Amino acid sequence: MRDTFTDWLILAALIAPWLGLTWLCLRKRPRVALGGASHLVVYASQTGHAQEIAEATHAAVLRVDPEARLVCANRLDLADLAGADRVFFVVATSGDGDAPDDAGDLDRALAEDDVDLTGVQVAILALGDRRYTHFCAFGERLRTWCEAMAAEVTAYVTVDDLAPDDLAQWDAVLRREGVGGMAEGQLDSAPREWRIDSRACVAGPVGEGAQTGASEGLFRLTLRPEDGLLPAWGIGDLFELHTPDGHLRDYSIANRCGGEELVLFVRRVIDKGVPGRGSGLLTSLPVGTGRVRARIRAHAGFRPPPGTGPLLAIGAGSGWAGLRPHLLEAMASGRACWLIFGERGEADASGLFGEMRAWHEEGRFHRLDLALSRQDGVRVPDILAANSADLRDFLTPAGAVVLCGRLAMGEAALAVLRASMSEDWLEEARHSGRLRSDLY
Ligand SMILES: Cc1cc2nc3c(=O)[nH]c(=O)nc-3n(C[C@H](O)[C@H](O)[C@H](O)COP(=O)(O)O)c2cc1C
Repeated sequence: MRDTFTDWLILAALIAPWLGLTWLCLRKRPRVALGGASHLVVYASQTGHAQEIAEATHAAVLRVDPEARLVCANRLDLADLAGADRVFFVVATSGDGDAPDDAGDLDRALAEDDVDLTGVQVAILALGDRRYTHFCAFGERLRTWCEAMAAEVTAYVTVDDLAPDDLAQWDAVLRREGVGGMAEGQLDSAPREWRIDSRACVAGPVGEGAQTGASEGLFRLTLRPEDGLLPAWGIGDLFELHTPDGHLRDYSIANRCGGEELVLFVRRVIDKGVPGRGSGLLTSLPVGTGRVRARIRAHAGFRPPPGTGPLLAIGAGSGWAGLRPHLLEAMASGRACWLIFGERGEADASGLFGEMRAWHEEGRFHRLDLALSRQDGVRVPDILAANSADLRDFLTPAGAVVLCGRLAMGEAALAVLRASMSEDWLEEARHSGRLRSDLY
């Protein structure tokens, strides 16, 4: 006679495979053929290129899956990722090998979370620039994680400084994967011809240096489209210059839409005696007849912070271009504005400071602090550090921050802000869009 224990063993042996099979079926929806599969396109973008390419990728994927979803990395639910059949990631690297601001949560998840991606096909387009030490570091972290989570990584394409040949590889991946190439015309309007109407050196070398163009200087330019029609743009948007040798260079548009012209502030960059590809062109072409090809590119990550609370604007040098339309908008809507701004010295930057001082004297600023690094040895982070109590009074509870300029200045400023306001405040402000930065 069999004992009860043996009965249980036999029963368990019979049930176990059935339970296992059921679990497998429930855990993942069965994979379906192309056309019925579920697709996700996920982007992580600091200055908008990855988002734009993801939108074009999404437009292509929609042709095979009308339900395909386009998601910003921070809004990506890992359960959705595990439940998808195919995922297309388009991710930039920012900072010093960091994830863009809109992908901080995903980057943390890569470090901390496990999710079973068995059966999920993943293609990754990583945008970066080989001039940075950690080329496509975020894309690389994403790939490593996907592989560790057992996803099938079907393609990993890196793009150096938006090189057209690299982007063509992504197009080839999409065709190979059966979703077709990126929709023609999806990457927004073609560039048009712009005429340089005026140019003045507002900071940096004056006199001989600026005239011969042998050394740096910050220039204010006004431009108009050759066809006379000024296109619309939003605050934070970029003027994307297409150089004759096929490179793209972004410049913050420094005025609000609606006037007669488009304003840029361009630092003339000289590297080993060679003027920068874009800045060299903009600062040397003849005024009145000089023409460049460019288009306006949306920069969703640097739109005005929501709300009506006070606005702290922090920047230095050419960062003025990014801050200026934010301040114009904030002053027009009655927000209290505090500007903390850095340049080398007073003597050679009067053209730049004139406007800031005038706004302050007219009572349109709550406060203006200038950090003159070569003249007084004071930098932007020093001003922030010396005023932490005032910062807390100004920014609590509903204040917002816009930050624009070189990466090193921006990171140092953020570190002081973090110490003054707390890590939680900074994280919450970033999440809610009350902290916006455009660093380069
Ligand atoms: C402030 C800044 C930091 C960057 N850091 C890196 C980096 O560490 N590694 C890299 O490969 N590319 C880096 N890049 C280059 C960007 O990844 C590249 O320009 C990309 O096309 C930007 O895409 P996005 O417009 O979607 O943000 C950096 C760009 C900027 C402006």
